[in-house]
Amino acid sequence: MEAIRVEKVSKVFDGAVVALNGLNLEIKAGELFFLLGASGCGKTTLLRCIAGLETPSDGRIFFGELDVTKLAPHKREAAMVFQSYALWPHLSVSRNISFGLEERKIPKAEIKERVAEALKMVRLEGYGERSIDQLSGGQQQRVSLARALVVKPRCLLLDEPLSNLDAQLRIEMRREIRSIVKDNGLTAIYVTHDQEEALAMADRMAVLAKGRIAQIGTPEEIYRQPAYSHVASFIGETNLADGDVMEMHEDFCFVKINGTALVGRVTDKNWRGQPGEKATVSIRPEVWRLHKESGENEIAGKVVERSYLGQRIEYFVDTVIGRQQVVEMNPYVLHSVGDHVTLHARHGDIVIFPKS
Ligand SMILES: Nc1ncnc2c1ncn2[C@@H]1O[C@H](COP(=O)(O)OP(=O)(O)OP(=O)(O)O)[C@@H](O)[C@H]1O
Repeated sequence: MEAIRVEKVSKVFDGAVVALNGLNLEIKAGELFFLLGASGCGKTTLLRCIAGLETPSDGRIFFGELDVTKLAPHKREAAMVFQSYALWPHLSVSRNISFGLEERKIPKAEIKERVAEALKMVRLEGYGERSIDQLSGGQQQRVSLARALVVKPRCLLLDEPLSNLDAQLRIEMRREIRSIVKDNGLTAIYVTHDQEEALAMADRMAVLAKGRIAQIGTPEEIYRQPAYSHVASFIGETNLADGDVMEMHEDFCFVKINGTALVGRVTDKNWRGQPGEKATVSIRPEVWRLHKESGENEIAGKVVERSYLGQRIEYFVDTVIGRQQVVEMNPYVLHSVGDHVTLHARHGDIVIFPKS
């Protein structure tokens, strides 16, 4: 178990494409850490720099106190698990797992012991002699995890490991991978496009933008206290609207949008918005209520679309601040298209940022 520290790492491809731009990051020992962000923001490049498959153009990477920036990949003892399992279909499960150890000239008896241990870790005891093509997709992904774990890595790097699996299996494997990482005290970095996967599994996560960290925090912090509008809209769904600052208080603020005043929390502690300054308001669909609760943030609207989704109902409501997506769980009253409604939201649930 090792902490990982990335210090001012940049990576420029072909002298022109800036994939990483002076990025700093500290991952704690034993943490399951997620990297998220729009396509091209640098997630895979960062993971590959940590693995040693790319060399940073600038900056340093540490595993614990060891500077690994110039260390060859196999000397870093970082194991990587890919989206494509990269298994040999004609070889047995055991051979697939033991291959890396055979290459390292580990004695046969020890290999046998370590393969058995790795199979146990991924709950595939008794599958050693099967060939890969006799396994399900989820079992194959567990073999690729076992192959990574058998070398006793200092850290585990996962690049979209579940994206080839069907939806149900993906959800089951989330728990499996998390418990494998936690039970074995591994430090793991996980890249995904699936924000729900990240919210469900991560100890902490970072949202990257343009080769830097935009925000870092626990899933709850990132979802409930996004510091920028692009983080709010990237993780989960949200209604964004632009307006002008009316009044700024210690950690909340009033904003006027098309003549309507809204009050919400300010998550960027460094922002002291001046009256008249442009601001963006973010309201999650589940934050809007269709019944009166606190009297704060009331807006009249008209239902223009409704989808009944079993456990929840989703509306689109036209209001003076724009079309709002509204989600209600277990609704008390069902509204129809054309109904006039009033939306309500508590000020603690609305987030306000400086307009970017
Ligand atoms: N080998 C390479 N040569 C040139 N440019 C590259 C190379 N690898 C990545 N890039 C560029 O670097 C930037 C970051 O790419 P990277 O693959 O790290 O992004 P990503 O966040 O993982 O994207 P995705 O979510 O689409 O996988 C992109 O602009 C990409 O085109």
